[in-house]
Amino acid sequence: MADLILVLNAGSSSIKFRAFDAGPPEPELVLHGQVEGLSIGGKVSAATFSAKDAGGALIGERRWEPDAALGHQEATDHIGDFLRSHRADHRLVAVGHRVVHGGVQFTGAVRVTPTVIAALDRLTPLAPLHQPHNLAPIRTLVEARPDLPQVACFDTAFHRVQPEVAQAYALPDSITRLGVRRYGFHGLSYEYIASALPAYPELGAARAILVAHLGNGSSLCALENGKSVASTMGFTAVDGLPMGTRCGNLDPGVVLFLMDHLKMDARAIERLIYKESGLLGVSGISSDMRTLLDSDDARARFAVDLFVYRIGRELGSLAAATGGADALVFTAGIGEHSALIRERVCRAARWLGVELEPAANAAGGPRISTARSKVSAWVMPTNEELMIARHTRAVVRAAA
Ligand SMILES: Nc1ncnc2c1ncn2[C@@H]1O[C@H](COP(=O)(O)OP(=O)(O)O)[C@@H](O)[C@H]1O
Ligand SMILES: CC(=O)OP(=O)(O)O
Ligand SMILES: [Mg+2]
Repeated sequence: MADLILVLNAGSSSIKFRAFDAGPPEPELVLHGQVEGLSIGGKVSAATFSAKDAGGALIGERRWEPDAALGHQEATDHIGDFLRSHRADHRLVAVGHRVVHGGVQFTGAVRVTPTVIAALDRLTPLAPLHQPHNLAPIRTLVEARPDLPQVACFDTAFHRVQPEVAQAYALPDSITRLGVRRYGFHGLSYEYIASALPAYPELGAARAILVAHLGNGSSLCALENGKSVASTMGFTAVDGLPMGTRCGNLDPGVVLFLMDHLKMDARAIERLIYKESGLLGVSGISSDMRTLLDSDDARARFAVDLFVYRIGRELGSLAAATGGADALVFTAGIGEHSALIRERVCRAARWLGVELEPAANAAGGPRISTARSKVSAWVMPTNEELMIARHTRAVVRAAA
């Protein structure tokens, strides 16, 4: 009977799950799946569930009608039902969770306790699209299986080694000491990419690598010798690039304007900047990049133009932080699957020395730049779940 680690990764528009055999030196995939297209508010797309075994054979599938507006709780329940009927002869030994915000307190993965849950709950206002969905299954499992070790793995932890200047806002120290600083997110994804770099011998000599995690949530991270030195997200995951429904960078003066002139309160502004902006807000059509790329509507085109333009500008900012770059890596839903967005971003980064190889890009990489490109460009599938499984196993073993 194999020892199984279950990993839950609740993103803003999806819940991904993977089960790993904890025995081998590297946790080994047993089955995986996801529910995609979850309702974030605004217009909804059809939610879908699929699950596959380690060999890629389909072992579960379901599609909901768009007006079902499937939420995170129903999606988790569906995954739970599916896993109960596919447990086979495995013994569940731990559950690892992606938790988006770890604040100043959590600089590495931790075993979940009631005190940890309470501390993470206090960070909910700093990650309203994620933290409640990360904590809900933790609470459910504490009730149902109090004996089962659960481990929280943080999106913020990987960035905590950034230089102090990269983490600070130019605010009075009394405010900074409250924890108002730049945390950066998607850290489990960047940590996984950093761990995968040795598999690409051509990147052996690379010092500075810019990684573009482009999904429903999008951010960029500058890696120097495999460590995070700068990122586009800040105190919260609403900062930086425009995303599916989040606005990204916004002059704080806009918030004052909304309060003074439109009499919007904190909750109304929260809804606007987290759920009604970004690709959805600008296009008025969808938060889903596939839908926008398929559309002939000028507003859809403009939303995509703005997305690419902002990525181009932020790449410049990160390249300045690292004094130039050796490579550019694309990952996550859009980064891994949209050759067109990669092409447009590479064009915006031509000044940096990126020269795209169109055929390699159309084929999905891994290398998508020409042999003579000064800065090489790559597609690398992220694997936040494997990173979580590694952390979960290490925490459980350390406690044994
Ligand atoms: N073939 C594709 N072309 C363009 N965009 C894609 C493609 N496949 C997935 N995407 C986009 O990826 C995004 C979801 O990314 P993902 O990383 O899975 O999200 P999450 O942030 O919820 O984890 C959506 O905007 C979706 O449209
Ligand atoms: C932090 C974040 O934006 O996560 P996701 O991309 O999964 O929404
Ligand atoms: Mg994600």
